[in-house]
Amino acid sequence: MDTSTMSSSAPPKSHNLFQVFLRLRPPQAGASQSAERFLAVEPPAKEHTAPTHITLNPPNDSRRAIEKFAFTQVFEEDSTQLDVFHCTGVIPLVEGVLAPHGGDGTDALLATLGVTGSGKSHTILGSKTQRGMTQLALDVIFRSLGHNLLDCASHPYLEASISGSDPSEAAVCSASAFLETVYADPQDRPRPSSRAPTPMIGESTMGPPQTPSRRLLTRPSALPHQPDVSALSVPCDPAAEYAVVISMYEVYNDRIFDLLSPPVKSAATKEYRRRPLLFKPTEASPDRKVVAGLRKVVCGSLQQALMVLEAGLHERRVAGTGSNSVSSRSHGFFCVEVRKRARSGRHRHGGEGGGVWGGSTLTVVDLAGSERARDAKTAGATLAEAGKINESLMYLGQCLQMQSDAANNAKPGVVPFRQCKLTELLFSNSFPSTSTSSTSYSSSSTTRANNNSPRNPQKAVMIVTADPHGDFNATSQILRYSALAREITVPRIPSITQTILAPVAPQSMPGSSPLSSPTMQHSRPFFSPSSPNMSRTFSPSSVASDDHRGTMEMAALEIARLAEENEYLRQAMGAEQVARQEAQAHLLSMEDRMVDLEQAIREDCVNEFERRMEVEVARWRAAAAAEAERVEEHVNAKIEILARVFGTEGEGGSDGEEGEDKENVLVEDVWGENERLRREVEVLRRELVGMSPTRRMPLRERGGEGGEQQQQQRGSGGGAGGLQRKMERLRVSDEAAAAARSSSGSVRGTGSPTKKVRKLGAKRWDSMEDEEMF
Ligand SMILES: Nc1ncnc2c1ncn2[C@@H]1O[C@H](COP(=O)(O)OP(=O)(O)OP(=O)(O)O)[C@@H](O)[C@H]1O
Repeated sequence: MDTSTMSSSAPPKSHNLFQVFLRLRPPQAGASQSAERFLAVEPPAKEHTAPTHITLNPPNDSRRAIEKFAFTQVFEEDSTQLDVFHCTGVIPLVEGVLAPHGGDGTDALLATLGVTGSGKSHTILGSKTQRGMTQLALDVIFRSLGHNLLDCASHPYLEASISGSDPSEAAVCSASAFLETVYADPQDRPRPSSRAPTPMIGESTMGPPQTPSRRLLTRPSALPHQPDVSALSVPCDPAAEYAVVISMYEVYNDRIFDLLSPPVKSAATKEYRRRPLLFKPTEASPDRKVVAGLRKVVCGSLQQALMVLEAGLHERRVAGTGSNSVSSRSHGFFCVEVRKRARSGRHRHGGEGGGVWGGSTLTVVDLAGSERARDAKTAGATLAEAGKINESLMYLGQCLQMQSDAANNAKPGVVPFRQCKLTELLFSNSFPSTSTSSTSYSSSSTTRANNNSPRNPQKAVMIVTADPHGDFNATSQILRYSALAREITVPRIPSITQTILAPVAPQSMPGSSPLSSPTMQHSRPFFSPSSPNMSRTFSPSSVASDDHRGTMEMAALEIARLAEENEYLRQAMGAEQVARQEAQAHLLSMEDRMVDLEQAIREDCVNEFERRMEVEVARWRAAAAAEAERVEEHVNAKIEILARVFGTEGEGGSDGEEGEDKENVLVEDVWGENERLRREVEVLRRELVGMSPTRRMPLRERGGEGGEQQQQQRGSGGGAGGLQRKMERLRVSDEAAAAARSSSGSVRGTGSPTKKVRKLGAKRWDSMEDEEMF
């Protein structure tokens, strides 16, 4: 590609929030290109200008629509890093950040978007031999600042001054202090790639790990110097002095992680993990969200900045997938804050001045690639990551579509950038703000400077990368939501109408070659063109013909186009209906399966419950039997004692009144004891039966209520029966004793103890015989 030509063509002015460029990836050196090329670059409309349109031809499917996309500029496979650097307008972005003409400047955003393996990281971060946009931009920034740049070595108060003015609760440190904690001395160990496979979180190279060999990175011995931009510099404000502050973070699974802070040991898991950070307004920045709590490094030279970048990239999550051996699994953010304040003589020699720090930020973003799980052959955590990546990119696509529509007033609306962290971070600075610049703070205190100038919306450049031989569907999807304009051409069978009207050519997008018959063009309302001369609608007035026949022909053409579109939509709808029916059938079968599963789980639960219930019932029965036995023994023992007492009295012929009272007391005791035991057994029986009210009947059926009652009667009732037998024996022995007493003539009047006992005993035991004891 001719660089001089490219660089001379400045990107066209647009109202879009992003300038969108497309870069095509060359085939890998030595790799056989088996896949068909599906992407063609349209020749530019004017001579000596860069191409802006591409056509996507679906491979092996003549029925699918041919799509055409418009971009700010298209870079073909032979474009170099320097071509891209010049033509994407990175220099104007840097100039906006340095603000050479006073003021705080304008924030800038440079991002890459594309399918995995399409060359995003190569473009933005470079490779082992080539520098990327980030390194080139840093080179230009440091070269341009020259002597106006302050560094911590010669200005000891600089770190504290910047820290005091930082709105994001950041931990600010000098580059030399940071690099000491990260890199080992340069030894003869080989240099690790900055895009190494994902380090285990617990094995981070930064922070306080256990062994130094794990902790420290090898200091890179050489960094790429190509392409060379030593001839390039942009002006800076001669009345100001600057400081460059670098921070890096990644958005992984919709959470923000600092790439420059060491992981902390979790108290629960004892693993080293990086804490997620919040994107929020802070006390010092109430009207603007910032990533709070980042580590920020003040860099005094390009070399220091590049080393910090390498260290941060080493912490970034990458993994090997079927599509790319070092695929980025997170969205990486590299922020270069260019702090600026009025030059003051007092702090020239290391003293602290009272100027107000302002400035702007250049944010470079390497987005993770969208991918299809089937092609990427991912599984487990990597597959889940891919889901999150695709979801965030889908939200980004919605925002890009909305911004495109809003810019063209086709469908003015709010860009829905708050749907995920990625879009919030990319878009929150995109809109004009009436609030004051959030980066203006007093260096001597943390109170906010009274700066009432509104903050400029950021300038943003998106470089979309694509592999013309890669995944057609994934590429088409990315292009659909990132392109500035889109046009669809539907293949069709030539009709009589078309044949008659063949001489009337349809209007097409500028820069496009005339589309050959039998095709018809129509546009879809996804995007609006970025410039008025890219109108895609067919308007009879655009024909500008007074001729009635001409008007009729245009009308017929429009009718034919609409009929064609109808046909296309009908087919698409048919396909959608089939897909919907399949999905419904699948849903129904899944519902059936769930019902079966639920039934099986319920049955398992019931079986398990019954099994446990049986164990419990057996346990309670055994306990009840043991208790009944114990009661019987106890009663037997009491009766034995009683019998012995009566026997002794009978033998000794004891005096009547006292003996009668004792007997009555003992009988009362036995009766009371019997009552108590009966109640106890009753309680036990209720507990046993009441263990599961819901299962009572089946248990009775299984275990047998009768069986249970029999058991209880054998236990408790048996005890009572035994008691009755003992009482009978007692009665007999009483009678014998009475007979003995009467025969010995010692009976006294009507108050005979034998009569009393018999009377009481007969009454109680008779009434008891009628009762069902248990
Ligand atoms: N323009 C290019 N010139 C030379 N090589 C390239 C170019 N673009 C990409 N490559 C090579 O293609 C491979 C994949 O590129 P890269 O890692 O940049 O893809 P990616 O889009 O960042 O992928 P992912 O999203 O998975 O991280 C790398 O080996 C890279 O060097």
